[in-house]
Amino acid sequence: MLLPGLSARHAPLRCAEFSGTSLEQLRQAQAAFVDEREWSQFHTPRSLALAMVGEVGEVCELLQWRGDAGASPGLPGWTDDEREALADELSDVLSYVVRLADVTDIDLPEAFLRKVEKNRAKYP
Ligand SMILES: Nc1ccn([C@H]2C[C@H](O)[C@@H](COP(=O)(O)OP(=O)(O)OP(=O)(O)O)O2)c(=O)n1
Repeated sequence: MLLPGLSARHAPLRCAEFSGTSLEQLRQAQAAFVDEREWSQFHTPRSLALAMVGEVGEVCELLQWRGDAGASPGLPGWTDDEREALADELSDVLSYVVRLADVTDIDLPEAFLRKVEKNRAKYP
């Protein structure tokens, strides 16, 4: 399910900052996608964690062997298709992170900000 106002080709390939879409909107979109297919029976925490790691591997696959020069910040020299492929895989990782938080009743945005504060205390 696409969020209102978004078409499949609408997502910007480049951005100075993220759009204002919230993690709650992503949680709802992913939950609707899963419910429509009756897939929640498969979405156990363990299976979601394994799926998440698989998608992390797909992100790494797009970056491996390029060397730092072939994948420097901003990804200069990458084609739109290559950028889209990376965006797809990062989105798959995020979808499983969000879903894992959902099925384990973790308020992810709240937890994230709390963790940033812990990081600040640990690395003053
Ligand atoms: N049981 C499943 C299977 C898929 N998805 C969703 C979450 C991800 O966003 C996306 C992952 O789909 P694929 O497993 O088809 O992975 P890819 O899109 O990476 O395809 P491929 O591995 O063929 O490149 O679909 C899901 O929620 N639950």
